[in-house]
Amino acid sequence: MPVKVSKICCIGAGYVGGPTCAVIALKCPHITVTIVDLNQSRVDAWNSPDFALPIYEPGLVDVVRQARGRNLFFSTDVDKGIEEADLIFVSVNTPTKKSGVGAGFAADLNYVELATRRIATVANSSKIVVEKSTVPCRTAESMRTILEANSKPNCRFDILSNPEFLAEGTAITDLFKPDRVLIGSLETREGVEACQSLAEVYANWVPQDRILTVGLWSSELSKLAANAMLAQRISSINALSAICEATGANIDEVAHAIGYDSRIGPKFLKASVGFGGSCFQKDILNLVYLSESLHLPEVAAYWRQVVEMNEYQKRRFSKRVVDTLFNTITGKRIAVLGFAFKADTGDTRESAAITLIKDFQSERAFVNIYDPQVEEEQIWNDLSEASPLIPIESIKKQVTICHSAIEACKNAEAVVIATEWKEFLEIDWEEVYKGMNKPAFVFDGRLLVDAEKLTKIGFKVTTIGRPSAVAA
Ligand SMILES: NC(=O)C1=CN([C@@H]2O[C@H](COP(=O)(O)OP(=O)(O)OC[C@H]3O[C@@H](n4cnc5c(N)ncnc54)[C@H](O)[C@@H]3O)[C@@H](O)[C@H]2O)C=CC1
Ligand SMILES: O=C(O)[C@H]1O[C@H](OP(=O)(O)OP(=O)(O)OC[C@H]2O[C@@H](n3ccc(=O)[nH]c3=O)[C@H](O)[C@@H]2O)[C@H](O)[C@@H](O)[C@@H]1O
Repeated sequence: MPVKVSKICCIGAGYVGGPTCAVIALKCPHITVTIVDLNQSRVDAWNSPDFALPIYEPGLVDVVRQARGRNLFFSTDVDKGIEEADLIFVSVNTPTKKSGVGAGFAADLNYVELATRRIATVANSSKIVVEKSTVPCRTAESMRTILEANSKPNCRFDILSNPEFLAEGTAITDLFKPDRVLIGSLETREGVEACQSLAEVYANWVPQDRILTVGLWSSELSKLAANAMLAQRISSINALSAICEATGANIDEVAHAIGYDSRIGPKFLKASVGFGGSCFQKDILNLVYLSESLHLPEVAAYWRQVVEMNEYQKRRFSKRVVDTLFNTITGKRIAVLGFAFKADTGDTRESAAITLIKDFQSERAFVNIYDPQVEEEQIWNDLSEASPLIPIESIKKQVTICHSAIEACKNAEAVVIATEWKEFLEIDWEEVYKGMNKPAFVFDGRLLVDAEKLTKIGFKVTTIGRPSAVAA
């Protein structure tokens, strides 16, 4: 008989564990959900009386407000969380390895392994262990080996894969109405029963036909594949944007035209300054590593190109700024609007803005940065991590963090739109124009602003996927 889940523990209170399990708690008031993390300050923020949560996500505060203290709890007591639960999500970080075998490509599974070992050590009763983190194919097998080698008598562990497909900025709506929930299990009787237990949890709000059950390895690989194919679409449209700039075609019109084909579809065809975020690059590199390990060099090269195109897009954009500003930005002030990797999040991991600013710094420009959500400290951390050889004091001489877009643009030579925040549409551009040095340039890396309107004001506008203002 499948276990009826009444207590869930989630290890990892990050961008995935926090929202995912908060929504489970909201939708399943009969289940007690405890989200545990080793990071005290993160847990404190989840528990903060004024709901100053550690991550910014539209709608999240409402969910936490309704469930916290009722059947949703945040704690640093990892062991207690594990002991009490009948189902445990492992939702820890799986960054790209920085050293050792596979450095720069393979996923660092150390956090997954440590969490798994903790479960094995602490558990005194049987558990369903669910891989929520994105992991390489067959990680569940390693988890099972660790758990079985360390389990106590009468303790059995069933491992499931249940990758998460939410996107930051829309996490809550994605979780409320997922395109699909994917659950992978072994095809043994116990595996299938564990799968039914988890499916029953989701069935509290997700229609049955959206809960897909597949084999463990298919589930793990599907997550990497979905991210790789999404990123591939962006690299494809970005590659086309370079052709548009050289020919006079307009990438928005091209995307619109090809997206009308129902086999292609209109989503994820927005040309940009390059994709960012903690996962696309990491997961593709992971797929590259997997392909190489399986002696499939052509497959590895195919996926690697998606990341290389993304790097090319960022470099190409920086170069276009320099070229347009009469081949030098030394000593010039550039306002960068947006620092997050996309709108509606405060997350900056792998944000294209970091690469652009680093490029501008190396050209010895002054940079003003404004982002409505990213904390000042985060920006300094990211910039200093991006240029480890430059002391932070030197970076601070070149970079200023501003508190509004208008302030950032004051006395600047050029404005670079790096994140598609809606508020940048509502800026008083006439006012911005007045405050800037002339000629005043705008570089729209997000196809956000109305180029015609800005041109009428007097700006020289350069947009991704359109020929340059100077050349036009
Ligand atoms: N960020 C996103 O939008 C998505 C991420 N994913 C995947 O989900 C996983 C988690 O990602 P994020 O939530 O973004 O990471 P994160 O870095 O925001 O959160 C991970 C948390 O796990 C905690 N942790 C690590 N080891 C621990 C341990 N042994 N015991 C207790 N806590 C521990 C860390 O302190 C951290 O707070 C990754 O594998 C990622 O690829 C999947 C879908 C979407
Ligand atoms: O595994 C993950 O972490 C998640 O990765 C992505 O979600 P996320 O990175 O949060 O955000 P996206 O909306 O996918 O955007 C990623 C990057 O691509 C860029 N993008 C997106 C769409 C587009 O048309 N053009 C474009 O440049 C965004 O600006 C952003 O920098 C996937 O969309 C999620 O399904 C997945 O769960």
